[in-house]
Amino acid sequence: MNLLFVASECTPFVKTGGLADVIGAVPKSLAATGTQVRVLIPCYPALAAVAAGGKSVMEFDDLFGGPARIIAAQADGLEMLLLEAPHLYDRPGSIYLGPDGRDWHDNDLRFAALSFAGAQIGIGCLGDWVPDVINAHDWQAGLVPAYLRQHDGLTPPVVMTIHNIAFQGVFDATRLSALRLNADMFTPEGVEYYGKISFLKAGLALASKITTVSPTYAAELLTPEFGMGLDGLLRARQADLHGILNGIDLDVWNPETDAAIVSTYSARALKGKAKNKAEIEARFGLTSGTGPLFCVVSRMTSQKGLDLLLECLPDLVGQGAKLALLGSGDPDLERAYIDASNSYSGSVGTIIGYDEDLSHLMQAGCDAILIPSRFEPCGLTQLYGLRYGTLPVVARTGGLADTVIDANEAARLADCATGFQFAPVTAHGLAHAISRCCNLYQNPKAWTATMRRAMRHPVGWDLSAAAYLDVYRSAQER
Ligand SMILES: Nc1ncnc2c1ncn2[C@@H]1O[C@H](COP(=O)(O)OP(=O)(O)O[C@H]2O[C@H](CO)[C@@H](O)[C@H](O)[C@H]2O)[C@@H](O)[C@H]1O
Repeated sequence: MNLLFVASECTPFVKTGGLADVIGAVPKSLAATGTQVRVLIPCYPALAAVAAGGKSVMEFDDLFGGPARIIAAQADGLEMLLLEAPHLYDRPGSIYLGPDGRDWHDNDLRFAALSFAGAQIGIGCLGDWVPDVINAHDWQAGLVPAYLRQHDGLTPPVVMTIHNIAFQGVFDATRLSALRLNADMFTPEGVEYYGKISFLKAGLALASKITTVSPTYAAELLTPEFGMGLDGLLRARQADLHGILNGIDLDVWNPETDAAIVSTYSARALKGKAKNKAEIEARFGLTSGTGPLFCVVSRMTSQKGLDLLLECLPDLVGQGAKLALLGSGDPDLERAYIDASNSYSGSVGTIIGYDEDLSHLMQAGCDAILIPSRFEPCGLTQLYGLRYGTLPVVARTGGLADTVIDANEAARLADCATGFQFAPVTAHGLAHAISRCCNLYQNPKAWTATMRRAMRHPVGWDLSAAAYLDVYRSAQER
């Protein structure tokens, strides 16, 4: 099967969050099933070197305001299709935000162009390679089925994947013609969304199948609380909605071989983990404590519940535990954690920024990872935590609920616990889970057994890749 992925980011080239990890990992797992995946993403400056080694395979005289072309290149085991459109993507800084910290003013055109190019490939404009199915990821690729709908000839089915429904790509209705959408697309069955245009809504309404990144999130999305305005549409399309759990790239995230960590280790030989811990303590200015060293590696937004953790810090520190936080986002939260590092000097350490290597070291060096998300479609950091024996302490929501086995009495008797879950998602609930984690830490034998179990828990892509393949096949049958 020929499969085209359309997405706005992809590891290891350009990443702001978990979407990139998934786009970089799934094609490799699908390759083992005989599926050829090509990944279409914008050619941001970070991809210039990859593009330089590639070959131009398609040209546009005017792609939403300027000339553009698609460059085919192989890099890091991936078949990339880079949409080179300097007027849209050749900009310094964030791929989504301008220097003022706000969305680029023309994000509608930038990602309409990505979707338009994806649709052009879908109708065979590359010539020798035509996708059997297109998998469009998140709102940035949401218009792919809209542009295909405007084409008269044969078109491939589209599978729309929701990584995070909070981002819906909503723009003013007056942008319709600038986005090259026909007037008859502006209907509740098309791109219209409460009087505006929503790219994600368009994708969900017009795709053959819809997937999201965990079974629990698939169920949550049908409720007003989690569906964020799209729950009605998703309920209507429930038969086509599939929750498929994310996996992780077991080669990139492997404590036995990870080049970004100080000392490698395995479930059998855990000794190396201590050296990584010492390095984290040094980097974050922490002293050794009697309790566990917790970490957070996260975008700092209200989704991630880090305001709840702030409330728990006196309790956490009072139990002899430590916290190392790496993240960036909401300026108020950033400031609050920097203040907390000063107030609890030696016990709480904060590094504001984005640092891929340090995120690996934190997974290797910490005892437990805190993920108090208010909603979490899947979450990847708890999966990295499992793989690195860094016990996840997670809110019972979305994919967090599907991937961590809570160390309650039953699970401990059955020897199957891999971490801690809490609900409701409140500061009180989180504090209780932190206490349970601190208690287990005081029992080294039980703690080590839980670590080893966590490290052996399957977190690869095998099962999920097969589930995606089933969805692609059923999309083809329609
Ligand atoms: N400051 C920092 N420095 C270095 N690395 C950092 C970092 N902050 C975050 N990261 C990394 O970014 C990724 C975050 O992925 P998540 O899946 O946890 O959340 P995200 O909300 O971005 O993804 C969305 O899409 C993914 C993919 O489907 C879903 O799992 C998730 O639930 C959904 O919200 C991880 O690889 C993490 O290590």
